[in-house]
Amino acid sequence: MSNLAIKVSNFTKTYGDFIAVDGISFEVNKGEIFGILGPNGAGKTSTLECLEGLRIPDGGTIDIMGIDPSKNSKELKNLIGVQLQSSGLPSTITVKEAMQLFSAYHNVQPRYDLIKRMDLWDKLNIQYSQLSGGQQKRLLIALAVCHNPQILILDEPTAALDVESRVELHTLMKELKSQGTTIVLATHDMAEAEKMADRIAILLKGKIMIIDTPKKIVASGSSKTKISVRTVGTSLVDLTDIVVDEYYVFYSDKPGTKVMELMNVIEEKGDSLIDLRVERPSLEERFLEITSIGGIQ
Ligand SMILES: Nc1ncnc2c1ncn2[C@@H]1O[C@H](COP(=O)(O)OP(=O)(O)OP(=O)(O)O)[C@@H](O)[C@H]1O
Repeated sequence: MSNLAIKVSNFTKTYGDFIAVDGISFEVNKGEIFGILGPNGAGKTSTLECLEGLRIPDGGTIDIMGIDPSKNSKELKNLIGVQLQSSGLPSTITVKEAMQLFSAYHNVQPRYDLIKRMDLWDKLNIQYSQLSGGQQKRLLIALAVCHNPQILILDEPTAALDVESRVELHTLMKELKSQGTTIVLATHDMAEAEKMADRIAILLKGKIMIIDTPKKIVASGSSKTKISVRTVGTSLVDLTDIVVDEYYVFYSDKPGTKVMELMNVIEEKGDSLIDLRVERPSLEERFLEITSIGGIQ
């Protein structure tokens, strides 16, 4: 367990006869940002809630730095930071009161710097229910990290956030990571997962389809790199049927070779290059490939 922050083995969660999470296993290293991706109903929240000790697993084991969350919730409370869902706070509590309450619960001084950082300083005496959706989210994040938890669990943290708040949260996450915090991040946002996560697990119907770095997950797919070329003349016209906004478009799994080949044709035919764009397949394409087929291809 030395370098491991979290070890999940054969974990199952059922609701009546329904198997929401079906015997999954994964490990999260200390200081890692671990992304959990999956379509609606895949079992992400059920998994996070069992990590947080809010739900009891129906099979398997969960170990968080040597603690079983279903049995030792008191020991767990200062170790982990959890971004609550909105319903977790009373509607009449003010921003200031919420920070005081959470700090007292964790026995630390109130972190008003986090309130400032989350751009809520002028809302200090405003009630929770009067904050906008994005402001509520930012408050919940400030509360989740007020006690410098070793493990931070975030469920869709940037949903409903505007671009600036999103960037601020990503910066905060990177800072926490550099201080050694382990972060588990469930998200629907592929770009966020690709940018932030060291490794990602893709969950589908309660099972893990793949766990790896974003780069390796993308590379393991059948999607090809898109090459778009704009030229002065028509040297490439016979080589592709796809022309988008005056760009000749090619798909290749050997983009380097393909680009050389196209450059040679342009030169041989006395044509001139105006623009060349090479776009590697995205995590989103790979995610759709995995989740639509229901398995790894
Ligand atoms: N309390 C519950 N009682 C019955 N079924 C539940 C309960 N909680 C979750 N489920 C079911 O378990 C499955 C997994 O739900 P979960 O919320 O874990 O998925 P999710 O991946 O977080 O989905 P989303 O992205 O939509 O939030 C879903 O089919 C859901 O309907």
